[in-house]
Amino acid sequence: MEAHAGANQRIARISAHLHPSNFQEGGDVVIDRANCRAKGGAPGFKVAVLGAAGGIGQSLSLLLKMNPLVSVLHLYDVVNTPGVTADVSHMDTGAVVRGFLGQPQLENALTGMDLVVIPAGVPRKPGMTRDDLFKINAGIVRTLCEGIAKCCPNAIVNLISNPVNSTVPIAAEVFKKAGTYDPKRLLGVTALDVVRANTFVAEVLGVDPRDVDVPVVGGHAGVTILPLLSQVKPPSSFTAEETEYLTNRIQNGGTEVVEAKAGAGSATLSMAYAAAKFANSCLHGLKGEAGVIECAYVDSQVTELPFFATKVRLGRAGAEEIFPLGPLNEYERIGLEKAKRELAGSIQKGVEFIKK
Ligand SMILES: NC(=O)c1ccc[n+]([C@@H]2O[C@H](COP(=O)([O-])OP(=O)(O)OC[C@H]3O[C@@H](n4cnc5c(N)ncnc54)[C@H](O)[C@@H]3O)[C@@H](O)[C@H]2O)c1
Ligand SMILES: O=C(O)C[C@H](O)C(=O)O
Repeated sequence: MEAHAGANQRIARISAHLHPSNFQEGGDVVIDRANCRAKGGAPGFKVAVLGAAGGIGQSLSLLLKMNPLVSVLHLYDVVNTPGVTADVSHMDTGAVVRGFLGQPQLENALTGMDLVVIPAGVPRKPGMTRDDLFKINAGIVRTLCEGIAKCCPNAIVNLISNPVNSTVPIAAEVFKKAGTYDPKRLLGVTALDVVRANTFVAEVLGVDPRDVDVPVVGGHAGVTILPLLSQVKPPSSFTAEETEYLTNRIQNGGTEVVEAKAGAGSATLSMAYAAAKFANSCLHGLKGEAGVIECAYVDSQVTELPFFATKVRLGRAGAEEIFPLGPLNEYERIGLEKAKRELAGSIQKGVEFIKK
């Protein structure tokens, strides 16, 4: 009888916590930890998605809920997290899902996280550059990073919000101001450029994209996206026309999607896939696995610029090793100079946004 009453109370508590009214701004944490399956210390990492109700955020949350390395998944947004959380939480996979709505719940969303993935912010419409998003997204990234500095300063941060070339320097300045900056733990997500490059190169070569590896360096906008086709694995040669076609298509992959969506946003599904793949690599690195290599936009000394995307080795501390560019051909050397010129301005803009 008593056991029955206890079970009923447990069920009542869980139901109450899942009710949308519990997500209102200023509300408490929505799930009582005492009722949480993770209380016994289920093995795995605690991951937060900031911007979880958005186009990227929803699919990314779904993919992270399927990742066996994730034991707790926190979904934060300024709108619509109750619905997304209820929906994702019904998946019969291991991660416990908790939802957080609005700025007053940001700290609870972040506390104790090992990895924070940020796809929060506005996307492009046709005719816009990524830099046109700076005005709105810079402030969003600043606020979220202030929360990270306060609540989970040791978390690895995967920053997706555009313009990545500027938002990563913004995040670095926020962390420096807070005294929590560890360059190894801040990673700008350029994984979609690699995903696209692998796909487009595989199409040209007539092979399976899963067998192709294209390093993409520089940054994440237009000419700053520099695919190193001379370093493609398996080793392949391309005609001048193929090199021109592939470089243009990879550099303009985002615009291709923005135009096809005709005002309804930018890449969300392929981005969620790329972000989930990248987050998975970060978690494997956190586990201490050897040989986890990805391209990412990081604090770097590979060039004279303070931030640059190259291959990095992911480990317990984040980006533990940053690989040099390797030998470039003439076409790539010219591309590198163009990329650096544009990147320098974008980095400066991000740094000044916080320093001013
Ligand atoms: N790095 C990349 O390769 C890459 C690829 C695709 C998109 N993006 C960028 O990712 C961002 C998100 O794109 P999307 O298509 O998901 O946009 P979206 O509008 O569908 O979703 C963004 C979400 O962010 C939320 N949000 C806004 N302000 C917030 C705040 N202060 N705190 C928390 N959440 C907040 C919104 O409510 C929304 O749910 C854009 O800036 C886009 O340009 C980057
Ligand atoms: O192109 C965009 O605006 C979104 C993103 O950066 C992308 O590359 O798809």
